[in-house]
Amino acid sequence: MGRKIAVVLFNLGGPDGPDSVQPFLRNLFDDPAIIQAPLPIRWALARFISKTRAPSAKKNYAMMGAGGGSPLLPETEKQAEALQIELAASLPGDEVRTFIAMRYWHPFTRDVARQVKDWGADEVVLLPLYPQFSTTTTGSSLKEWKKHYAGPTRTVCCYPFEESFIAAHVDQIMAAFDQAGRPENVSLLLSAHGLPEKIVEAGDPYQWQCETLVAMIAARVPQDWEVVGCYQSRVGPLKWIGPSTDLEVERTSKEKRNILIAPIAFVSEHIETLVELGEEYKLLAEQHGAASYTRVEALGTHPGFIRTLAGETMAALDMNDTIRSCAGSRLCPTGASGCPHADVVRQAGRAVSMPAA
Ligand SMILES: C=CC1=C(C)c2cc3[nH]c(cc4nc(cc5[nH]c(cc1n2)c(C)c5CCC(=O)O)C(CCC(=O)O)=C4C)c(C)c3C=C
Ligand SMILES: [Fe+2]
Ligand SMILES: [Fe+2]
Repeated sequence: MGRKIAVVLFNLGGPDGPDSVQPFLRNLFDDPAIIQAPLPIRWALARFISKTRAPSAKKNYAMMGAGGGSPLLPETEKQAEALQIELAASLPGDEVRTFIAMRYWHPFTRDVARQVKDWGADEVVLLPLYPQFSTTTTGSSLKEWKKHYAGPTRTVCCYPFEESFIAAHVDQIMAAFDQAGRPENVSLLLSAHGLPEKIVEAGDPYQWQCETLVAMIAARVPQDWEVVGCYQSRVGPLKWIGPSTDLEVERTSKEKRNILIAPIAFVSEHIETLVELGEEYKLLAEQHGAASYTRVEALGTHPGFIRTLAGETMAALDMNDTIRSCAGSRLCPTGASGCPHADVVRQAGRAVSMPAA
């Protein structure tokens, strides 16, 4: 008899309407992975920040035509469905079901943990929809899962350098280049969500994984393009990693370049791609005289990306260990040494700096 395999997709979650914006933000800022303050202070900060941020956030959510909420869940549902079909074809003797576990809004991780248990899964694969590992995203979801699910699991840490993942990015970028009329003088801005510097200093592998991915993509696009990795969506008073996407948009616009801008840490469309990259930075580019500005779509259900997710799931099911590691980083949840991606990283092409493990 075949196995019952649950594949749990982790993502951040987004409000499902205007009334959920503030409580969603409160859940986010109440996470110790996001605000490292002791409980009564963090709780008070979360209440205060969510209240003050909600009005402007609501306006941004209203711009996406999703009833004042985020399209993140419906977009993630499409990915979950495509992955389930792909895995069912690869594992014909087994029963595979994908679940979506969001960190800060419905479907909450705790409720999904209960559903997986009630379904009676024989195997549980935890698969983050974050290609790079960060304590603020995958780390936080893993902690939350472990609070609510006691059984054995197999965990995918991250997949920032997988061949099919990189190829899918290059494919989306070249499609946007065609759409822009294949201009000269291209600046390709590869934009990831930023992080406070102190989180990286504490050992978070996110930044070097983003930067290595940038080098790997740069090696595969036309060599006369300028390719820049940059970070968006800064929140709060702390110093964040850079360069910041808005300053790079400004600089390349003043140089009258044709800008292609692609998200590399978000794998579906939501507020940070549709509003920030699609509207805010576009306006900035126009104001500063860019020759053109073209947004590259997030990977969504790109067949190459779904193959990446299926490949990670299959590899996790095949391994003897319980965690499929990116390793090579102090904060890898495995604590394992030796990065299975090391060779790929070395072959990346353009200059790549590897951090000390
Ligand atoms: C305050 C600090 C934040 C850190 C650090 C952070 C890291 C981080 N986030 C994503 C992916 C997503 N973030 C989303 C929304 C979102 N994130 C923050 C704050 C931090 N994120 C806020 C305040 C919000 C809410 C939107 C806003 O008010 O600006 C989302 C969901 C988007 C949606 O449509 O709802 C995603 C996805 C990554 C990958 C990351 C670090 C690696
Ligand atoms: Fe975020
Ligand atoms: Fe890892």
